[in-house]
Amino acid sequence: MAKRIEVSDLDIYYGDFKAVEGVNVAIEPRSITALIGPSGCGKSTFLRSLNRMHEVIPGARVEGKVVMDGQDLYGADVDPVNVRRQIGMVFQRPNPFPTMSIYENVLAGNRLNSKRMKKAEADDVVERSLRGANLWNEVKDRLDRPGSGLSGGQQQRLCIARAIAVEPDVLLMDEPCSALDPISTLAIEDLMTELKDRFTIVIVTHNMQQAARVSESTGFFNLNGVGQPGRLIEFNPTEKIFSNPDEKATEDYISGRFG
Ligand SMILES: Nc1ncnc2c1ncn2[C@@H]1O[C@H](COP(=O)(O)OP(=O)(O)OP(=O)(O)O)[C@@H](O)[C@H]1O
Repeated sequence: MAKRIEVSDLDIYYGDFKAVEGVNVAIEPRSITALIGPSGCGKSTFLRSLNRMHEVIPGARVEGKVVMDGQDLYGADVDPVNVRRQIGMVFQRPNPFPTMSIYENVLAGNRLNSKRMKKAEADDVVERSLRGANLWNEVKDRLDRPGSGLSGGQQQRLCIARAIAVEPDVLLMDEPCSALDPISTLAIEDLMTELKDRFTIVIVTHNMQQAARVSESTGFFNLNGVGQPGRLIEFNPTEKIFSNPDEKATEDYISGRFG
């Protein structure tokens, strides 16, 4: 079930380095939120802080709050593994487990999370997730073949199938199309539009047309200079960001004057 995420006064650190400062934002369920901005402004760092992936880097930490439907994700009693189950992630480069079959790739998250599944139940999860990722028809006759035998776009859809197989509430996507050709990119964009009925989706993208095509809301991150923390400069409906942004820096960025 899609959930709402509220971020308050979030600062994100790598050791002593403050990479992101003072983010306040509400991310709405059943919609796609795009994060744009120049390289190094903290988009990926912010994205990873939403499901506590940030913490896997030694010395990395956050200050402030991330609350999902009333649950403080950084609360003392919260297990980060459980947060990552609720908030799935798809990365820039498709990363299926190369020697694992397509079938087992889809189930990899479920196998980590839970007790044994009956064969019929596992079959059902695999089919449902591959259908959800618009990949079923292309792979249904070769589920026992390695995931690495698929094209880049198919591999990325396999990774999306793996992410949705555990039924998360939120899907984070970090430049999911940057390694893909335009046809595969459109397939993933169509898929995102279908998935937003069931999940809250947050996507980092360098492709402004993509942000404009798929998202309802867009956040523009920027930084004042090297070594300075990134900040969320503007967060608004996507249409407004691309037609009449509140901030001059947003306008300069989207019109290609910098970044
Ligand atoms: N593992 C890390 N350890 C230390 N600093 C890091 C680490 N990852 C990122 N940073 C720093 O944090 C800042 C934000 O990086 P981040 O990757 O979040 O930016 P980004 O906006 O996603 O960039 P890009 O668009 O190039 O992917 C940068 O100064 C970067 O060098």
